[in-house]
Amino acid sequence: MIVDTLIHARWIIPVEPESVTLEHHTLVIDGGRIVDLLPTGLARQKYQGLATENLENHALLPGLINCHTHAAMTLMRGIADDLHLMDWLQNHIWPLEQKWMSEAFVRDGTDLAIAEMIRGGTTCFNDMYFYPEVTAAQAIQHGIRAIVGLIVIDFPTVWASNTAEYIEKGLALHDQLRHQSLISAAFAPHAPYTVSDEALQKIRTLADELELPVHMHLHETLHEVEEAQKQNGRRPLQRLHELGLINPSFLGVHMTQLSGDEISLFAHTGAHIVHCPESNLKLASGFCPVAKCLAAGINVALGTDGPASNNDLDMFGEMRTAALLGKAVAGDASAVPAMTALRMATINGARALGLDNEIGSLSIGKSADVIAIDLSCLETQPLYCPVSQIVYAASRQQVTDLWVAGRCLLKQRQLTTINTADLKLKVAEWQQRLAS
Ligand SMILES: CSC[C@H]1O[C@@H](n2cnc3c(O)ncnc32)[C@H](O)[C@@H]1O
Ligand SMILES: [Zn+2]
Repeated sequence: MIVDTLIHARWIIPVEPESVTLEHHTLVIDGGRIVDLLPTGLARQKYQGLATENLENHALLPGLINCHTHAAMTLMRGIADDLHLMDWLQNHIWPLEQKWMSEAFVRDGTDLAIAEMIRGGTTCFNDMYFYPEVTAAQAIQHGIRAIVGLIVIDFPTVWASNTAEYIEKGLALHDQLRHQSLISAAFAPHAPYTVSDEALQKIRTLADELELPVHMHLHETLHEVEEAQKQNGRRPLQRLHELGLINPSFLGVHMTQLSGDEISLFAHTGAHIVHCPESNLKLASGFCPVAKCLAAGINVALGTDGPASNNDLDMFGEMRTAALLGKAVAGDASAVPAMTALRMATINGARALGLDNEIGSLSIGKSADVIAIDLSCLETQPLYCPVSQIVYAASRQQVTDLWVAGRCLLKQRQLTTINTADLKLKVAEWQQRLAS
């Protein structure tokens, strides 16, 4: 039988079923989907690929899913380091955004982010930033999967001047994206301290009607929770729950402050947590009690946050940090094992975004969002367990090839849809402007 692509691989880690590592197997792709997964000997008898890859030193995995980004903030990477969240945001990042935000900023910053993400094994990102229509256009142009945030924030910006305009523009974008197979939208109210009850009520109604996820920073720091308690006598999570937002469509980003009751609330409502360990460490925001959340049955996904608070979009780094920090916070070396960290970066992300029928594992019928990692280099030898090497020892530079819906976006470490020389020139121009 003739199919689009055959990938013969030394190892295949499908993620579902959990803890399975297949050796000398072949992934069969046709029409952008995984149509078979079988021993290589059989695959050679049964299929002929229009394209064939022989990856003798590689592990194939589902593409990584970054569940919280501000992609275009790549252009501010390293511009304001070593600060606490509110100082960083109010005295550095927001003034820079006020001065420089434009469609061109988001276009070039997002291109840089997409190039970095593809080279690092990310096939899908869930974004929250200005000009989401530009983020969507760049993702479409470069072939990566994205969920763009229909942002709402209670102050005027160059993108919209009031809540009604944010929502109106967001709905228009959602409508425009209806026929896109790789791009969809989520509501993205910024945070409890920047969005009013009225706006959140409206968002909840629309999200229910349109069946869209709601993606929001929540309980990022102790300061956020204490200020809310002083101002309205409730913790932000309680306020959002009373507004009806905490449900299976809700992604709470950060969640470093969680009482036992709040963990139970998340577990019972089916809301998801997006853990961003490196941003939390760098901004000294606090620690999400990941092991307790997982034990309670909460779906915990992973995100990098923006590249101005991390300072990269490296999901390999994020998996490793999540595993290490999870153990330290739990005081238990068996907490957040390697396979759990890998699931957080794949199937848990897909579940949080409501896309687990489509992506998150190498399962027959799902979209062919796939990455290949070369495990033959010295740094990942000897190799007792591929999952251990991938989470604890490998780096993103070992990602050699990447496909989204069967389309190859990275071939032997070369981007197939982005001109890196042009991109570097544009980024250098932004550096000069922002530094001036
Ligand atoms: C409304 S667009 C998104 C908005 O969020 C800002 N931002 C980036 N990182 C964080 C963070 O960790 N917590 C809160 N807000 C953040 C970004 O600069 C944009 O203004
Ligand atoms: Zn963020």
